[in-house]
Amino acid sequence: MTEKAAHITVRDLTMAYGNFVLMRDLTFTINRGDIFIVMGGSGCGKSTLMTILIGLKAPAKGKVFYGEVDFWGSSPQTRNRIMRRSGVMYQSGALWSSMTLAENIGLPLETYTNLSPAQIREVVKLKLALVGMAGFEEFYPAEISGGMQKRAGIARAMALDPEILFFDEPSAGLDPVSARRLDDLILELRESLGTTMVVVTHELASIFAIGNNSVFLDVSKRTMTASGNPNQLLAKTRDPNLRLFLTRGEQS
Ligand SMILES: Nc1ncnc2c1ncn2[C@@H]1O[C@H](COP(=O)(O)OP(=O)(O)OP(=O)(O)O)[C@@H](O)[C@H]1O
Repeated sequence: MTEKAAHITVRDLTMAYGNFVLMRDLTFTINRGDIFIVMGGSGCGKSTLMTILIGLKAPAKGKVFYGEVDFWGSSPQTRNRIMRRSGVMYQSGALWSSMTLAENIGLPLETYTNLSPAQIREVVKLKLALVGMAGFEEFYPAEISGGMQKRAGIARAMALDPEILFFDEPSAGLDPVSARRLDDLILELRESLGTTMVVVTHELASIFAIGNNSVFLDVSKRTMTASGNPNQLLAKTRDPNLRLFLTRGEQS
């Protein structure tokens, strides 16, 4: 049997803003190919954890490893190199409103590769097709629906063929059907490309539909109290706070 390979290992991590400690003693592993959910109530520090994992904020204490590499113990150049292999999709899709979808998706390719304009056009076409939006190259973000903007945001996050994709509340603001389609897309991309996905969300339907691994940040305890497959956690946990979160308070 093959062991799962660790993609990101978080060890004894403390996150703080100045003297305000948000969470301490976070230790968990995100394996290659996981759809890993960062779970927890409002204000527990999910987005902050993401900023630490993507290199925007240093931990107060502890380590983050990408494979064997001590991420925050490395030079800024090494961190940049690692981040070049990552894509981030923010809540709004974060597309530039004055640019067409082709220009939005082409931007990281223009910035970070030596591809010719014709090659960039080809990659853009492929990425839009990948998210089910073939033919939408010349549309502006305001001309497409919220769900399509999110898909285009994913296409842009995937422009440089990342090994890992981070999502901050991907289904925020979407109707349930569009949110479900987005979940299906995340699953499809993981299946077809093997990309590791790290998803910050408190959408229960998404958590159970797509997550195979997770961490639960308990705001009242200022630390993680569980990690693992969300469906298994729901079946087994006796922790009242986690149970409350996973059942939206509907079961004791
Ligand atoms: N730049 C900052 N400086 C100081 N405190 C901050 C900063 N950013 C966030 N915080 C505080 O840290 C706490 C955690 O914020 P964070 O956004 O990480 O939580 P979250 O779990 O993602 O919340 P939500 O689910 O509501 O988006 C909050 O109390 C917030 O006010």
